[in-house]
Amino acid sequence: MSESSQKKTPSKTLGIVGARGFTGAELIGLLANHPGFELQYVSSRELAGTPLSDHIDRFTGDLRFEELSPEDVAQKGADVCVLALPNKISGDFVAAIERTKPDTIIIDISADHRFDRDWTYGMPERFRDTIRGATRIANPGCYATGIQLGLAPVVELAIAPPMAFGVSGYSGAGATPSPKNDLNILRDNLMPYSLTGHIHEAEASHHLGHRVGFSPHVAPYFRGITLTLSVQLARPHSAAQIRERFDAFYAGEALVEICDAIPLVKDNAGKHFLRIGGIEVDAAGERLALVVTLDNLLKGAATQALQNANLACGFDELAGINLDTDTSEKNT
Ligand SMILES: NC(=O)C1=CN([C@@H]2O[C@H](COP(=O)(O)OP(=O)(O)OC[C@H]3O[C@@H](n4cnc5c(N)ncnc54)[C@H](OP(=O)(O)O)[C@@H]3O)[C@@H](O)[C@H]2O)C=CC1
Ligand SMILES: CC(=O)N[C@@H](CCC(=O)OP(=O)(O)O)C(=O)O
Repeated sequence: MSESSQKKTPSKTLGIVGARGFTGAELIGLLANHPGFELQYVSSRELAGTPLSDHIDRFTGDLRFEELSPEDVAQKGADVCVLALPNKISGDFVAAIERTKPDTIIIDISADHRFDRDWTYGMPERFRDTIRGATRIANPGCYATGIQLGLAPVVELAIAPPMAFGVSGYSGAGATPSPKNDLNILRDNLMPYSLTGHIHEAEASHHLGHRVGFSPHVAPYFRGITLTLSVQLARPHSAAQIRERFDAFYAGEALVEICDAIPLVKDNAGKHFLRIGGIEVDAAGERLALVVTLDNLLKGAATQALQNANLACGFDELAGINLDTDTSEKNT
């Protein structure tokens, strides 16, 4: 179905806190084509008073950005509240909602609740059944999504912690100026950081139930992540045997594509799905290497948040997620 032909008869309201940021902007774009969600509020301190349509091409309504305190957000009483804030800021918003309207579905895009046993970890391809009907959902990290989906079918074969070499576009560092999104530093460059102990190393290890190693880098392109994963196998396998595992594990999954070739990050930009390819084993059949690509702002953030919101509200998981088009906001 084309985006324009999707009939909009909203039955649930949704608000976004931290809507000026890159992930919030992507989600607003997706909601413009959603048949069941009405965007009720968008918060930003910096853009307060500005019409949303000035900022997001695909949004056509009258809504304006508002500066909203945690209490203001709770009072709005939307069915779903998406927190797209930097890490360590969500607490006051969650507390205010719990005081005023605890049945609100909260989807936290930050890392604040990804290790919290009282929250549901929102990775549909691994934990779909627990997300249906959940009210507190921690959206996974962008690299952590790629690492987990790239390793889940083979992690039980590993004899040592699998290693992930990751490269992200600079949108991964958010819209607030930092060395990791400073093009004067990034131009003709690749910046390694957090070579051990990145939070997504802990997140992927925790949710895979298996230790992994991860070293991230940021590159001078805007969007997309490429991960090269390396797994020492307990016993020899052929590349064909490994491929069969991936095909079986992801059979029927609309947002995971397995390909023969090594996927390229630029081919995944603006796309909802994650690609896994280039599956190779060494001559001894004991070291497996493969490549995962995803758009950090889509499957790594907004698309996954929308899958989760859909599942939590009982909508079709892919409502508002059009697989045929490049739906990204033009925010480069
Ligand atoms: N970028 C990415 O690829 C991904 C990011 N994430 C996570 O998603 C979250 C949002 O990321 P991203 O969109 O990149 O971030 P940005 O830095 O681009 O945006 C952050 C948003 O939060 C608002 N904000 C900042 N500080 C406060 C505060 N103290 N109180 C209220 N609002 C505040 C900002 O708006 P204003 O200042 O106008 O109020 C802005 O709208 C982060 O936790 C990030 O780690 C997760 C997956 C991928
Ligand atoms: C390039 C870059 O800086 N990327 C971010 C990942 C963004 C993300 O998913 O972060 P959270 O887990 O904090 O939500 C980082 O490494 O922190």
